[in-house]
Amino acid sequence: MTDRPVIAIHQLDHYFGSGQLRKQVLFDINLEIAPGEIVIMTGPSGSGKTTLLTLMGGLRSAQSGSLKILGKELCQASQNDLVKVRRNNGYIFQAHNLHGSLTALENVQMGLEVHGTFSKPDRHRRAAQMLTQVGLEERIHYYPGDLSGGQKQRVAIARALVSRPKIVLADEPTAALDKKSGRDVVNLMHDLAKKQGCTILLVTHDNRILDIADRIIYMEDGRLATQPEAAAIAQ
Ligand SMILES: Nc1ncnc2c1ncn2[C@@H]1O[C@H](COP(=O)(O)OP(=O)(O)OP(=O)(O)O)[C@@H](O)[C@H]1O
Repeated sequence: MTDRPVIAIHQLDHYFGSGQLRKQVLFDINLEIAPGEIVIMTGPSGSGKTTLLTLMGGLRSAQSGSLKILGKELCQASQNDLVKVRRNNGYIFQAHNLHGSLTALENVQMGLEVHGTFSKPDRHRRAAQMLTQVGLEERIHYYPGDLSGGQKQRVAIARALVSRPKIVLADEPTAALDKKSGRDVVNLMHDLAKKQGCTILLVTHDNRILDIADRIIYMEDGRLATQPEAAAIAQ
């Protein structure tokens, strides 16, 4: 493994809208994240956290500055390149993004289908193994509607990690969970990520989970605070 950052952002600005309605929401973002690092991004509502996360995930186009994911420049990248980046990352959002008409096993298999490189039996085996790792071996054939919030989020974690992505982006993964389920879910993410050597960037308002981070960064009014300021805020 090299120490080259998996995420390298320099002088990134971002705007929404055009003409008179054009509004800058990110200002001069500079951030490097090393392989295997777990970084939590926190900050007030509307400060730009989700915008930055979606830019890193290739879910929207970066406009100005430099944003490199695994060495690939996403600023001004083609739609094709953005699609490739999306496939290579794992995503965990609030609990409700599972397909309700698919079982837990089928939902997790979808995390492999986009890659197109695994045979059907292989997808089945890997998805079942991953669900076992998140403690759901008894419930692989359950539909999301028959699972608790914490169990659904564990399915989402299994789906994000089953393809062993180098980067996992998580937006408020504990928002819909009670204290114990939220803690279980982040511990699980932490342990699996460390085992797989993957990098996690997690956006949260949940102060109870800050301790799983190797580093905490703080966003306010579209700007990232430096590390000492962020550490003071988190205490
Ligand atoms: N698609 C969009 N079009 C126009 N403005 C947007 C869009 N998405 C977000 N914004 C604006 O950009 C700013 C940053 O929003 P963003 O969702 O990134 O903040 P956030 O820190 O993630 O907030 P929260 O913690 O509430 O999710 C806000 O002022 C928001 O209103």
